[in-house]
Amino acid sequence: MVNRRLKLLWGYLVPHWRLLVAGIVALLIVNALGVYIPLLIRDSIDDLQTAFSFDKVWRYVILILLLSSFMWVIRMLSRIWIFGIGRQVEFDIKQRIFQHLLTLEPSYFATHSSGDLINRATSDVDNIRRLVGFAVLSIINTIFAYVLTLPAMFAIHIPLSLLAIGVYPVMLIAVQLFSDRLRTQQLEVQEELSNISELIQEDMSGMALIKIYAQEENERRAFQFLNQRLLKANLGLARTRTLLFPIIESLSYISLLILLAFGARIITQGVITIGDFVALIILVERLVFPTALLGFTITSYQRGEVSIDRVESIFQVDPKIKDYPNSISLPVQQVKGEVTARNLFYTYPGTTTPALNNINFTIYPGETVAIVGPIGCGKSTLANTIPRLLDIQEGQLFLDGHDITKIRLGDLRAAIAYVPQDSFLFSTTIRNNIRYGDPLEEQPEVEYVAKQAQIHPEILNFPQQYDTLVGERGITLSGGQRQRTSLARALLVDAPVLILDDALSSVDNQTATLILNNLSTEGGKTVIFISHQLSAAATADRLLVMDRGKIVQMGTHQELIQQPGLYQSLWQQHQLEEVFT
Ligand SMILES: Nc1ncnc2c1ncn2[C@@H]1O[C@H](COP(=O)(O)OP(=O)(O)OP(=O)(O)O)[C@@H](O)[C@H]1O
Repeated sequence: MVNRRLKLLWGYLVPHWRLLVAGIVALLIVNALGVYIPLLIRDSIDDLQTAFSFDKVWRYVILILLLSSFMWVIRMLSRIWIFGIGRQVEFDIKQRIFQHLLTLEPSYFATHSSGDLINRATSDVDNIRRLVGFAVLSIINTIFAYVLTLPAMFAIHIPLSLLAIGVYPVMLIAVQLFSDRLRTQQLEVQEELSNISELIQEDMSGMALIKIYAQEENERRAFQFLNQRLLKANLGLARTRTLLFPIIESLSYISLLILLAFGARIITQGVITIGDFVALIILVERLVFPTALLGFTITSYQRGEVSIDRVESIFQVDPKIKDYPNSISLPVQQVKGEVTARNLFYTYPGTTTPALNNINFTIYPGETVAIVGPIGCGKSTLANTIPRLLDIQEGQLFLDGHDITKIRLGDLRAAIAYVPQDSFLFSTTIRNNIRYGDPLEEQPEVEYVAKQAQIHPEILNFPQQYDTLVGERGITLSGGQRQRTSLARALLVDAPVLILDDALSSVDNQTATLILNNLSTEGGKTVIFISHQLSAAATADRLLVMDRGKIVQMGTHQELIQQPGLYQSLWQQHQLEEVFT
C-alpha cells in the first residue's frame, strides 16, 4: 500500500524532474553554506583572538555577508522551484480529474455527490500539492541539514553535540502531536464553515418559505447554534497554534542552556576554542527549523496519503459507456433517422424490477412519435437509452439498422439532439446557450431556431436581447422560457433524430402544439417526444403508450381512442380536465 502510494507520488513528480533536480541542488548548496558560514565565524573568532585588526574584521564581515546573501538567494530559488512542482502537480491532477469526469456517464454523477467530487478536486488535490511541495522540500532539506551539520558538530566535540541535540527528538514528537491536533481542529473549522454556508445558502433560497411559515426565529436560533460551534472550533485552533511555537522555542533554549552549561567547562579545560563554541551554538540552532518542519511533514504526509487514495479512486472508475474496439463510423449526413428497439430491457443498477421490459418498436425516418403513459412508467428511461446515456446491452437498439452500441459514440450523439426534462442552462448569454452544440454558428441561424422554438419575440424583449446573461448574475428565465431556449439549442445542431423528454411541460398547450407541428412539417426529422400533455401528443403521427416499463399500446390517436385500454382512459380523463379548467 505504502509502496503503491510512493509510486504514485513519484509518478506525479517525474514529469517535473528538471525542477526537482534544480531544487535538490539548490538545497544542497544552501545547507553546505549553512554549515560553512558558522565554521567561517569560528575561524574568524579564533583568528581575531590571536591577531586582531579592523582590516581583518571587515574582510570577514564582507565575506560572511556575501555568502549569507548568496545563500538567501539560493534558498529562495529552492523554494520557488520545489513549491513550483507542487503547483504544477496540482494543475496536472486537476486537469486529469476534469478530463476523466467528462468521460463518465450521467449515472455516475447521480450516485456521487457533487460536493464530494468538488472536495476531492480541491481540498484533496491541495493536500497532494502540499505533500509534493512542502513535504519534498522539508524531507530533502532535513536530510541535507543533518547529514552536513552533524559531522561538522562532531568534528568540534562529539559528547557536547549529542547533549545539545538530545532534546530534538522531544521537539519532533511535540510538533507531531500538535500538528495532529491542528489537523483535526482545522477539519472541524472547515466542517463548521461548510455547515454554516449550507444553512445561509438554503435560507437565502427558501426565504419566501421562511416568511410564509413565520420561521425567522427558529432559523435565527439554528444559525446562532452553528455560529457558536464555529466560534468554538476557531478558538480551539487558535489556542493550539499559540501553544505550539513557544514550546518549540523553549526546547531550543533548553538545548542552548545545555551547551552553555557544559560548553563553558570544556572551554576552560582548553578542549575547544571560543570560536568552536560559537560555531556549535549556530550549528545546533540550524537544526531547530528542519526538525520542527519534519514533524509537520509527517502529518502532511499522512494527510496527503488519504488524499492520494481519494483522488486516485476517481481515476479507477472506468467509463461504462464508451466506444467498443471495433465501433463503426456513421457520419451524420448519412443518418436517415430510423430507430428500432428489439427486446429492449433495462434495469437500473441496485434495483431488481426492469424499468424497460421487453420493448419493441420501429420509428421510421421523418416520423413524429409521442410516448405517453403514467408517471414512472419508463418514458425518460427509454429516451435516455437512445443516445446511450444509459449502459444498455448490445443487440437491443438500432439506428438505421446499426446496433447503437457499435456506433462510435461521437457519431451516435451527433445524430441525436436531446432535450432533457430538466432544461439546464449555463451561466452565459442566451446566444451562447443556444449555440452550445456549435459555438461558431452565426446570429441568423441562432435566430432561426429561436423562432422555431417560439422564443425569439421574448428574447427581443430582454435587456440585452441575445446578449442577455442567464442565471447567477443574469436574468432568471421562466420555466417555459428555459424549456424553449433548450429546445432552440437542440434544433441548432440539426440532428436527424430529435428527442424531447417532457421538454415542453411548462409551455402552454397551444404553443407546444404549434412547436410540434412546425417540427413535424419541417426538415424531415424523426421526432420522439415524451409528453403528459395529451392534446399535444395527439398531433403526433403515432403514439407509444407505456405502462410499468412495457409498451402496452401503439397506434395513431384516432386508432387508440377507439380501442378500450390505457390510452382511452387517459384521454377521457384529459378531456374531463379540459372541461373543468
Ligand atoms: N437512476 C435511477 N435509479 C434507479 N431507479 C430509477 C432511476 N431513474 C428512474 N428510476 C426508476 O425507473 C422507473 C422509470 O422512471 P422514468 O424516469 O423512466 O419514468 P417516467 O415515465 O419518465 O416518469 P415521469 O413521467 O415522472 O417523468 C421509475 O420507477 C423510477 O423510479
